[in-house]
Amino acid sequence: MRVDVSGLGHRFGDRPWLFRGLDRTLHPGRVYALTGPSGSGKSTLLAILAGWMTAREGSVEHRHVDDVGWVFQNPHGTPRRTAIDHVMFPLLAGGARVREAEAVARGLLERFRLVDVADQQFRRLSGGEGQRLMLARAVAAQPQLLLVDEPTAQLDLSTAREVNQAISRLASPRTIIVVATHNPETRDSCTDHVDLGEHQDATRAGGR
Ligand SMILES: Nc1ncnc2c1ncn2[C@@H]1O[C@H](COP(=O)(O)OP(=O)(O)OP(=O)(O)O)[C@@H](O)[C@H]1O
Repeated sequence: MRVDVSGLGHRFGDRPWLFRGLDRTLHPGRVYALTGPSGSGKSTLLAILAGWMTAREGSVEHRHVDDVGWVFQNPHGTPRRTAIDHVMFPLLAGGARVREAEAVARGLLERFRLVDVADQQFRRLSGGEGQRLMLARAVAAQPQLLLVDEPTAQLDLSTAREVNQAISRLASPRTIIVVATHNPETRDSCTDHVDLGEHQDATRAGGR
């Protein structure tokens, strides 16, 4: 399983190229920080990796990657459901029995330091807890490709730090993970780095 990105470039209409010449193979077990200045095309690249958009040049080949999960900037949960319910749902949907799902969900809550709020309703969680819960739920769903868009954008410094610690525990052997971020600490919590800033320079050098 892998994603092969080759010669990838994108621009909207006849606006300047956002990035060009991006070559990379993405592997499971790794967490790729996707960085670059605001407007450099990080969210656009996530959409291209997901298959939602087609790049103007180059290719993205999904090799044995069929399902894609997302974690967005703002945590979205069911207000009156408990934290553990959120993590159990994808496991139950995948065919696990209740007891098994609960055991796996508790393990994930431990990994993301959420055991103390396992039985708390989603609406009572703090912003950082909610975001860590979204990461735990995404891991429970075991997508082959997991795309995380600016997970600390809405958070204050200390809450962002908690989420970054969760990012450093995100790697999963069966999932390729890409995290778009502005935050240098989030970048440092990942195992690998793709810098779109470098591919803007190539754009300027390469012209249109
Ligand atoms: N559908 C679209 N049509 C035209 N322009 C677009 C479209 N979507 C995004 N853009 C522009 O493309 C550029 C890159 O946007 P994108 O959201 O991918 O950047 P980003 O690196 O994720 O930015 P930020 O870090 O600020 O979130 C921006 O200038 C944006 O306005």
